[in-house]
Amino acid sequence: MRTVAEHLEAVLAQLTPVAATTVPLSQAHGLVLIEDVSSPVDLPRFANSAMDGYAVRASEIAGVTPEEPRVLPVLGDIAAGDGAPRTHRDFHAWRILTGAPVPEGADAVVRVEDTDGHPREVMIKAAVEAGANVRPAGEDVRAGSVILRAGTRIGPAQLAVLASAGVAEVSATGQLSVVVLSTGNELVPVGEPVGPGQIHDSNGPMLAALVRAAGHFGVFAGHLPDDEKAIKAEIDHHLTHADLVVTSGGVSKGGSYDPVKSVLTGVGSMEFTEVGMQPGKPQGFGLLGKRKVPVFTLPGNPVSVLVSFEVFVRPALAALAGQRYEPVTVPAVVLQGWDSPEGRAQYHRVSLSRDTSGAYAAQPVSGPGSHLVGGLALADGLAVIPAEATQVATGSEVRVLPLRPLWEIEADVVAERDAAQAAETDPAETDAAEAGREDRG
Ligand SMILES: Nc1nc2c(c(=O)[nH]1)N[C@H]1C(S)=C(S)[C@@H](COP(=O)(O)OP(=O)(O)OC[C@H]3O[C@@H](n4cnc5c(N)ncnc54)[C@H](O)[C@@H]3O)O[C@H]1N2
Ligand code: MOO
Repeated sequence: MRTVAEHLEAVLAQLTPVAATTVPLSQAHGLVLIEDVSSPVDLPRFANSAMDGYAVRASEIAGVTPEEPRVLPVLGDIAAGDGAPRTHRDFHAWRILTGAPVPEGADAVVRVEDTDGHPREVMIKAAVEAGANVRPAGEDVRAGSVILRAGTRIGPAQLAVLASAGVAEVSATGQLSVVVLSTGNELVPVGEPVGPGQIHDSNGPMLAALVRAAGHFGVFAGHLPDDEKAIKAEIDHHLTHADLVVTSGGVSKGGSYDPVKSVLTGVGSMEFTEVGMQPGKPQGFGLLGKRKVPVFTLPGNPVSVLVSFEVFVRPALAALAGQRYEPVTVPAVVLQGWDSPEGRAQYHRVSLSRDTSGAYAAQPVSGPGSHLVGGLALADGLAVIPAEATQVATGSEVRVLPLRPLWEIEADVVAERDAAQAAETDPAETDAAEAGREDRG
């Protein structure tokens, strides 16, 4: 049996970033840069005013105070966007607006609040240092310097610097196109009636959503019966266009009842293996077809699917997009301990709250069964328990991999704490607080 780290390494060793495309900035949000981007220009592009006021030479108003002001003739107005060449004249001032170019020879701007605001002959009431309220050219970015490194995801701030530098298109990996397939004779799409022994397919919608939430293009291509030929044909079809294929079900020890494993064994670099983790033990991965498309065959149990996604598929998506992935976990104190299987890393569903010291506290929300999708939906995160542990003691500290954005977890934690405090000061609130807790299970 492989460890989680060994299996992840085996997967990542086979992955190379998908080919880059050149995209206009308007379509670049969310994509990942494939090469460093340098700025062709200084930022700011030119020395400009940080304030509405008067452009002056600082030495010409040295020692000026409200009691001993100095009056300077005003040469005119310079507004933002005004590109006409302007020059300072000794013992004069230009009225200047925020963002407007500072005239040649002026070295400071006096804020309008430190003057009488006169448009023709301004009374200056405060001295300033040379450079005051001037944003120098190249202060932020020097022409020719790298503004964004390869591997950076283009978010709002990255779009802002690219646009500021006038970079109109970038070379980036597109959103990855990920095809999700469910397998199993028992599956019926949600919305259709289930017969005896049948269940609704939940892995398909969940996996497609996990892919989309990771910033990619997840298509749920439907579910397949336990039929080797049909499964092979469907996977082959998607190898012509997908960047990644993820199946669920049919990979354990059921022989012909586990057709994904039987039909893909020995194909491409496909390898079926057991990984020391709970849930998620049976795993398959390999590159298939002429395009060497990576294919994950995840176990069918819904919790195993989600855990396998977090532990293997998410890092693989990052690698395909040219990024490295490191999971972020938060520390939490265990409110009620549980057992962990010997020799397998455990990913245990927990809800998070705050203990009296303000640290996160973790409470198991269901047993370890990998079919318990109700408990999964209530979990804030997965407590990650190392393979060597056989017990998680009450009061010990665990690391929790959040399953929801931390700010949403935080909002619930704070709302619960507020309700509990309100109940302490006003017993009439107790019912409301109890009801809130019941809502969250
Ligand atoms: N004799 C053994 N049996 C099993 C072992 C084992 O080591 N020896 N491992 C168990 C573990 S652990 C897991 S995990 C599962 C994995 O099985 P498969 O990948 O073959 O998955 P299936 O048998 O097809 O399904 C398992 C379970 O999940 C339900 N399922 C499947 N697909 C979906 C879907 N799209 N939506 C909702 N639920 C789904 C399916 O009905 C089964 O209940 O094997 C154990 N067995
Ligand atoms: O590995 Mo299975 O995923 O434990 O339920």
